[in-house]
Amino acid sequence: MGATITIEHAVKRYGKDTIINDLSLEVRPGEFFTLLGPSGCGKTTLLRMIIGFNSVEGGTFKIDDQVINNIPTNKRNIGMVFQNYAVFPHMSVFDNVAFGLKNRKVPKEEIQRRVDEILKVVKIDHLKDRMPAKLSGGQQQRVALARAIVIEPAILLMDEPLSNLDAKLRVEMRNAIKRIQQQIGITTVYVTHDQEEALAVSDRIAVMNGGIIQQIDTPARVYQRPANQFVANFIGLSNFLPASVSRKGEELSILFPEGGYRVGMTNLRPDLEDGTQVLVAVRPEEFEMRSTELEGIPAVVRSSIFLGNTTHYFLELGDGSEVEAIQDSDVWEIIPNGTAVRLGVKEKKINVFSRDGSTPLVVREELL
Ligand SMILES: Nc1ncnc2c1ncn2[C@@H]1O[C@H](COP(=O)(O)OP(=O)(O)OP(=O)(O)O)[C@@H](O)[C@H]1O
Repeated sequence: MGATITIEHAVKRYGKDTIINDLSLEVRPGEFFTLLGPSGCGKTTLLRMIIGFNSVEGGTFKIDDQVINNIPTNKRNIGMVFQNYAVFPHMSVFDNVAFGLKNRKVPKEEIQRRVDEILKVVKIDHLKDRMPAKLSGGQQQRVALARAIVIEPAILLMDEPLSNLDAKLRVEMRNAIKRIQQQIGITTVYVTHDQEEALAVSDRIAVMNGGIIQQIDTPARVYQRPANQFVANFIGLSNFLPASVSRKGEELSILFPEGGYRVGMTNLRPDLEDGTQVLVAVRPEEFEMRSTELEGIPAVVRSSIFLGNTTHYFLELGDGSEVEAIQDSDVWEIIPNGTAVRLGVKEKKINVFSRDGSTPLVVREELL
């Protein structure tokens, strides 16, 4: 089982610029924990603070119970895989992977055994005598991964390890990384700006923006119950519609101004007052396109894309704004451009925020 990483009140400054201010999180033993956020939000900076490549201007970094702020990188027992592989071009696959063990003066027979074993785990044992120039990108990344984990670190850090690979190989390698991580049970912190990759591999995801953690949660919760408008829009796609809360006694509903469409809600915060202005986040698959006799937000189909199983519709609302709806293709014939429809919403799935998008107003049920 891997180690626990605890970060308390971390601060990072480059000169006068504060990149991270008061960031705290805990990564559990054996967990696959992903830092996800747009370019420049501070993911790499935080990872480099964990390993000791960056100075720390405030706060405490701990591995299990040990404060590591002042422990040199090579004494932190952390393995790292970088975006650009960083394999040694003049060494064979075997020698690349054996490098860290030789440095640690591990006996020769043990090096042989451990390298052979790890090459089998990452499925490149048949390539052990090859030089890196004769390997594909995915194979080189496997060498980098094997080299990081062969020293049996307590923690594995990965910074965008798949970003140099083509789309198909990325999917193949992310599955391989997930499998290997589970097999060896090492606590892993993974940096990516690719939300699909984060959803696919992580036990938990920390969504970051501007050096601030927006939400730490399982992939399902981050997708289904985003903590604010930023997360709702960064993970997957959401349409945002202004609306208001309508209260009759204990019963709460959401009232969309257009078409007077009212949706009864059973999971809104019970203290909400009648007339509270809100922002409703509706994912494209959470719309139901209906005929105009039925209840819903009035909309007109402007264009559509048939994708086999589903059809994507782009619709214009009364105020001129555009929304996207995804429908199962077998429910409807493709609806022609110009058709007037009503948009219903799936009330259990949609999210409701304060009008400024900062505060969730849906009570988060246990999803799993
Ligand atoms: N050595 C440095 N000196 C000054 N500013 C830096 C330095 N390294 C990073 N920064 C700044 O810190 C901020 C965070 O950078 P960081 O590399 O951590 O972002 P990131 O989220 O990893 O982005 P990306 O996905 O593009 O790698 C950026 O605004 C960047 O310009």
